[in-house]
Parts: sequence; structure tokens; C-alpha cells
Amino acid sequence: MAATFFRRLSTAAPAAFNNAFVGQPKSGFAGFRCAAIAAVAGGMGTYYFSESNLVHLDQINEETDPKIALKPDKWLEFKLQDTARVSHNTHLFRFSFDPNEKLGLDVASCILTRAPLGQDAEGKTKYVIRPYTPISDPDAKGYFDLLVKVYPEGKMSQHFASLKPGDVVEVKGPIEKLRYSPNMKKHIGMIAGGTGITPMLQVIEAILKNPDDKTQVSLLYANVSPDDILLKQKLDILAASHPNLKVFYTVDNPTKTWKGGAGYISKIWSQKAYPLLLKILSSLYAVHPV
Ligand SMILES: Cc1cc2nc3c(=O)[nH]c(=O)nc-3n(C[C@H](O)[C@H](O)[C@H](O)COP(=O)(O)OP(=O)(O)OC[C@H]3O[C@@H](n4cnc5c(N)ncnc54)[C@H](O)[C@@H]3O)c2cc1C
Repeated sequence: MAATFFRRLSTAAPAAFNNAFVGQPKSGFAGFRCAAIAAVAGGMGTYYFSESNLVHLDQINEETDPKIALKPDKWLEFKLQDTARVSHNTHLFRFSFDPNEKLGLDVASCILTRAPLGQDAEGKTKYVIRPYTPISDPDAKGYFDLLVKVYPEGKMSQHFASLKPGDVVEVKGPIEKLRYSPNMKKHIGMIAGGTGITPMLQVIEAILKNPDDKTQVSLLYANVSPDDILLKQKLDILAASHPNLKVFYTVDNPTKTWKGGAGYISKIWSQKAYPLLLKILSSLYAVHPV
């Protein structure tokens, strides 16, 4: 199932990505007016699959007034189209809707999901409600993707894990977290852990798909081990093909097979420098938790 899903995603990959891995960006924090965005959602995630085929930009919708699938004040059912395992505890879920509509998500926003969770004393349905951050192109028509870490005792994430294609989840939104506009900052510093990468991806992809947006992005992505780095291949390809994106990884437990490479920050560096970097960023620039 996963293979089919990603084959489909790969067909959406633009030719530009065939020539990925060119030119490392040269950028730094000094000398720029910066913004810093930090997010750690749902703890630390893990990851393993070849997700080069996940690198895709969906067709840009030229319509001026496309129909919107989401409603901010109404729970609507969205059908699970497909799932794919990203790591031992993190999965990608694609939900579909009318192919003439787009989701209606401004960057950066999340959605609310809800699932029935038994009944109360009066026999009314109880619900679990959790926010998630779509990582598909907001201009994509007919579908959206969620990257969800499944917790062993997690109410909603276990519900996600139990879903089969054709099942529905109720969704409401969007909820705006940070209104991004092109070139609003010269340089954005992002610090993310685990599934906290999802809002970063929304902003990064909005910047990279707009040739008029000259914003520099420096992402520091923290995980427990190399295998926990979610969507690493996608991030590496995006960084290699866009000089204005620089990605650094830090892991608490580097393995013997972990070769590091460009952008890798060692455990020692991360233990000493990561808190310092965070402190400097927080004191010098506006920090917007997402
Ligand atoms: C704006 C926003 C965006 C988000 N986007 C994403 C996203 O894109 N992807 C993503 O994966 N997550 C995202 N999250 C996190 C997500 O909303 C959920 O918090 C997460 O999926 C866990 O929900 P759950 O119902 O599965 O787990 P919960 O039932 O809430 O439990 C979470 C963990 O806490 C433990 N736990 C629960 N209750 C207790 C207790 N009483 N004592 C001790 N431990 C307990 C559980 O065992 C589990 O390990 C986002 C959060 C926010 C706020």
C-alpha cells in the first residue's frame, strides 16, 4: 500500500527535483533581521523509508476563487485515501475530498480532528479532539496529508493507526498559528523536534515554491537518533536544490553507522551549543512558538 502511495506521490514530483543535490547554501544568522520559529509536537519521532519520492510540489492553482473544503465552525468528514509508514511510530495519512476543491489552509495553520470516544453518562457521544498540521501543498486539490506520530496510549493517534482506507475522520478548521507573507523576514531560524517538523515544512514549502520569496531559512532539527529524523531525504533534497534553505540535524544518540555529513551536529555540539543557540535566538529575535 505504501509503495503505491509513494509511487503516486513521485509522479507529482517536478522535473526540477531530478537535478537535486546541487549547491550548498551559504547562510548564517549574523547580520540579518531574523525571526525564529520553534516547535516540538508530540515528542520525538522516528523514520525509515525512502522518501525521495515524497518530495513533490503539487500543481499551483491559478484559480482566483477556488472552492474550499474546510469549514472553520463545522465538523466535516474526510475520507482516508491511503497511509504510509514513515518510521516505526510515525505514519503519513492522506485524506481525500472533492477534487475541485482545495483544503483552504493559510500558512501556517493547523486543523482540528475529532473521533468518537465512547459515551458519557447521558449516552451522548464523547469525542477526542487533537490538532494536526497538514504537510501537503495548501494549493493541492482534493487531498491533504498528515504526518502523525502514534503513541502507544495516545487516544487520537491510536485512532489514526486503526483507520483503514475509506474510513472517515471529522475535521474542522483551519486554525491560524502564524500568518506568513513572502519576504516578511530576511532570515528565519527554525528549531524543531520530531513531528514538530510539520509546521516548519508548511512555511519552508511556501517559501521555496515562490520564486519571488527571497527569505533565507535555517532549520535546526533535533531528534533522538538518526533513524528518528523524519523526512530527512526530503529536507536534504529541498536544501540541496534551494540555496536559501539550510538544514542542520542534531541527534542525542548517534549510531556507529551514522556518518553525519553536511549539516550534522554532533551529540556534544548539540548538548552544549543547542541550548545556547536557543538562548541567543530567543534573546535577539522574536521567537514564535508554532
Ligand atoms: C498546533 C499543533 C499541531 C500539531 N501537529 C501535529 C502533527 O502534525 N503531527 C503529530 O504527530 N502531532 C501533532 N501535534 C500533536 C497532536 O495534537 C497530539 O497531541 C498527539 O498526536 C498526541 O495525541 P494522542 O491523543 O494520540 O495522545 P494522548 O492521548 O494525548 O497522549 C499523548 C501521550 O501522553 C501519554 N499520556 C496521556 N495521558 C497521560 C497521563 N495521564 N499520564 C501520563 N502520560 C499520559 C500517552 O501515553 C501518550 O504517550 C500537534 C499539536 C499542536 C498543539
